Amino acid sequence: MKKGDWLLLISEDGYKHVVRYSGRRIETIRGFLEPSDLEAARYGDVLTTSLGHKLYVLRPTLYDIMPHLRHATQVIYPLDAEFIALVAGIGPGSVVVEAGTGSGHLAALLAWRVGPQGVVYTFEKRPNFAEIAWGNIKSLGLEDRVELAVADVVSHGFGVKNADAAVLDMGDPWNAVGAALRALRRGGALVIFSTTVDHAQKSLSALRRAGVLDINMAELSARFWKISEGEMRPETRTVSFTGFVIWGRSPGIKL
Ligand SMILES: C[S@@+](CC[C@H](N)C(=O)[O-])C[C@H]1O[C@@H](n2cnc3c(N)ncnc32)[C@H](O)[C@@H]1O
Repeated sequence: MKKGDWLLLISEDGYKHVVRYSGRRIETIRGFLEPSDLEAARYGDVLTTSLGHKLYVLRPTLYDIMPHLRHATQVIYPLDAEFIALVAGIGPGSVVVEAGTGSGHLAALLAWRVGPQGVVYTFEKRPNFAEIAWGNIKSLGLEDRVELAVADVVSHGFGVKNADAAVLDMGDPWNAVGAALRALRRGGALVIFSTTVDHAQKSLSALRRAGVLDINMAELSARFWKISEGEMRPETRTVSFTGFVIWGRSPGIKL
């Protein structure tokens, strides 16, 4: 392992600790792991802590890491983020525009999806949020496929043409629909994430006014289960609502 690597430390009885290796000793409730042991280890190895517990050192997935990134704003849940990527057809090589960057969680997932041949142009109007988002994106090694600009997309637009997808997760996305359509190629996907019914209605009206094709809306939820033997049941604490994903396809520039 080297400084900056993300680690998933996991025991056979289900204890889990996600951490970014800083070059210093890692403290867990199962004991310490010393830098000399960590630096000699590779993903897949099993290390013994100062208290004699065995911990597997695995490479965490983005899903494991996302809750451990910095939060400066409300952030997208991984389920919504993946669904957004799916309905927008975002995959290897896609060119995506996104606003607002917020804490960069959605930008990170989209960057992961577009791969090294794609690019995510993400826009955030508040410099302090942009700085935190950039730190998150860099901590994941995704900075080569993300262009982050501090700008207000309602007043300045995206300055990009022929994007494959535009994603809006911001307070007033209905005011950025024109800018998003100007950034998209004909047929490109426009996705809005709205957290209230009132905002969803305003977004839907803006999409209809702009002639967006094939408009859809969905809300997603996942019910996690406790799977201890002899005690199988849904988890009692759960996130029951995150927001509405609204999406459609650009008819080409009419505005
Ligand atoms: C809910 S957060 C986005 C969270 C982000 N999707 C994530 O997963 O980390 C909304 C962000 O949009 C930004 N924003 C709002 N209006 C904007 C605009 N007109 N242009 C650029 N950013 C904007 C806000 O400053 C805020 O950081």
